Amino acid sequence: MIDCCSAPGLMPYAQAKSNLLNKITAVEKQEIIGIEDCAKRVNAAIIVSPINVPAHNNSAMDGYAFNVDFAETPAQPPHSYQLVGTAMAGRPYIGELAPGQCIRIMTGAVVPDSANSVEMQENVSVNDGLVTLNQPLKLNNHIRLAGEDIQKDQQIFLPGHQFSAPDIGLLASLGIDEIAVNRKLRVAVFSTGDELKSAGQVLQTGEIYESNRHVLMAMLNNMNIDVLDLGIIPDDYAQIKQAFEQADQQADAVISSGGVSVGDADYTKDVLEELGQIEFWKIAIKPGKPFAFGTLPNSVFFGLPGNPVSSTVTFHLLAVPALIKMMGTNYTEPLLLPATTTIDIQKRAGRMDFQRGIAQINESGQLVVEPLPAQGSGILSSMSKANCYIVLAQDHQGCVAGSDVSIQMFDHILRC
Ligand SMILES: Nc1nc2c(c(=O)[nH]1)N[C@H]1C(S)=C(S)[C@@H](COP(=O)(O)OP(=O)(O)OC[C@H]3O[C@@H](n4cnc5c(N)ncnc54)[C@H](O)[C@@H]3O)O[C@H]1N2
Ligand code: MOO
Repeated sequence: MIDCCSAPGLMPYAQAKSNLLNKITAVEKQEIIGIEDCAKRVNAAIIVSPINVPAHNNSAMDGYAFNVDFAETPAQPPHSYQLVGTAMAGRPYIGELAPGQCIRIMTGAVVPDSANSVEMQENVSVNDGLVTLNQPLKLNNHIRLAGEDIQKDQQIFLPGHQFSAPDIGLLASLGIDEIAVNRKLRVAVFSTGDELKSAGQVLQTGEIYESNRHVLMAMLNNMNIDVLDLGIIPDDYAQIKQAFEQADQQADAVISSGGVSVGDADYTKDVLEELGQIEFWKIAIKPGKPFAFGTLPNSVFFGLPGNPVSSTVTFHLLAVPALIKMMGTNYTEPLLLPATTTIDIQKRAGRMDFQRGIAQINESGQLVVEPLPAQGSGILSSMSKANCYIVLAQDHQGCVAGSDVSIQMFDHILRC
């Protein structure tokens, strides 16, 4: 009997990913954009802070700001201070506090240089223009010091940083409204297969509705990449070649699904070989074995297998790291989390397996994962129900319920 899952001839995943990343270079062009558009974009210049944050000493509480003479104030309270004014956020107190004086102050209001402690209003009593405390004041209590978060001229973001939503807030808080970023990636996507039809078309026997392209485009949109949708291409050498040529002229990367195996209508590799170069084909992963990677005159090419789960898995495992590097940001491995499987896991040695699972925290607070019962590479519903991969090493031979396994959350792979 032939062992269809044995590793010979298949490249280990780590080697495939490293070979692929070695062929990838970052886009070179840059553009200036408003910060409202910079989520997931990659920074192209060193950004330094034009100001201190906070800009002034300010109060962390609604209460009173005191000028305490710590050398003179008796050790034991009560202590009373003369109330001489008010500071509101955006409306500072103009004047100087003498020792023994205080002002009413609101959260965010400037603490005058002549005040050295703030107390919240719940801890004081106010009578006849006197503010009395029953506990000693501490130096700089409840005062947010100028520059304690960020100092003027401090480097905030380096080139290669990918902006998150809080980063946009940080830029706004520094008064920065435009930044230089790497230009967006453009990725062309097409699916191959005579059997593939679009929604709205009536299916004849043997035909199916095409789905891979939709999954891929959604994931690319999620990564803030511009997509060139080249649609469904029939299993016809000339038409596939034409799609390749158009994609290569217009995009940084080309992603196709289907036609990378050994069937009579699997033309993808042949076209890639004619127009460019196959860097490698076939990897020791399950699903996704027939993945092909190559280079075209102007772009790089990812040939994903047609099975819907294989197409998504190979996008996650091989296209995402490459696209992240092309954007000009550092690729870091998605976190591998330790979890306990709730049921037995079936696996044969030979390929690294990325089984679909549902991870959750159980009643005991433990991270557990349940592999979905249908692990076939055509079962797209398993991918839709799952929230993680159970990552099983090439030589893993299955394990029983209660065993420790490693998982990778989908959200973390796409970094969103
Ligand atoms: N003799 C062998 N046959 C196969 C092997 C092998 O090693 N030897 N490998 C198998 C594995 S593993 C995979 S994965 C598939 C991949 O084949 P292709 O990339 O050539 O994909 P297709 O044959 O075109 O399609 C496979 C399957 O997926 C459906 N499909 C294709 N495209 C789409 C799409 N865009 N949306 C939804 N579904 C799609 C297609 O109808 C087929 O059912 O090869 C095995 N065979
Ligand atoms: O490796 Mo294939 O991708 O089993 O379906």
